[in-house]
Amino acid sequence: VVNGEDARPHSWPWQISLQVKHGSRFHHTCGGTLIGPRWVLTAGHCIWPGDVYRVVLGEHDMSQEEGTEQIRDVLRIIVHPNWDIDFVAAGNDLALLKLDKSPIMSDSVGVACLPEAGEIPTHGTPCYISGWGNLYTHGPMPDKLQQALLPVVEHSVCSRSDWWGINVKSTMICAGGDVVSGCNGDSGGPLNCLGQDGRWYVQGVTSFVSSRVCNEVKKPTVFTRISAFTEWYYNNYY
Ligand SMILES: CC(C)C[C@H](NC(=O)C(F)(F)F)C(=O)N[C@@H](C)C(=O)Nc1ccc(C(F)(F)F)cc1
Repeated sequence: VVNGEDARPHSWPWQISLQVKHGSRFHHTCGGTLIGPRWVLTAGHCIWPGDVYRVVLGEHDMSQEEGTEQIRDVLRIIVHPNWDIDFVAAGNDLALLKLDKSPIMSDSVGVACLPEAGEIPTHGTPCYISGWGNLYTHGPMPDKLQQALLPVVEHSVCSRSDWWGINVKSTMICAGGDVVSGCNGDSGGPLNCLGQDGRWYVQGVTSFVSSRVCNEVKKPTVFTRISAFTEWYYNNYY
């Protein structure tokens, strides 16, 4: 997250760290959202065939053992059938991970609220991105979970030719801009938006930023719009 701040610990209790095994060690590769006791939603581009993953829940500071962390193995991975790394602009950048067993729910670990099918966050809805992604392009990863208030950019603006043009689809949400943005390593994490009922809903899954600079002018962070995929994840999660 570029130009964000340390999140208050565990204020986004559905935020997980997806970690990939390299040699004998695991390291953070993507964010994700706990959407059910044994199910995590992340980005399709986070998954590489043959890699071994684990999920860390209740994490805040990656450099400390805080006693709230819970580690789970990934039993099954379901990447959206229409996700294709060679056609990022087509969208469908989602994957479902089934955990070996449910984490213990607590103040630090909880299931996210998801939007109704088809719900579009209105312009001006406060939405926070959260993640352990780079603090700036080619910059370091933070130890503590970061967050930033990203203004939602409506599709009519985001799809202008000098913005994302035809690369942004109606199954995506644009948010942020040239000051605050997501950055590499935030992939798969949540876009947390305030609902009318005063609860926070996860409306997006962090998908892409400019390949030149994370917080590029007229290239807001692009999220997969979860409300466009309710059918898919309900059919797959059982
Ligand atoms: C691996 C990528 C598919 C996703 C990767 N995502 C991220 O770094 C994050 F954290 F913002 F989600 C990214 O944006 N990486 C940059 C370096 C990139 O490739 N961006 C990018 C790729 C394709 C397009 C498109 F859709 F226009 F083709 C736009 C941006």
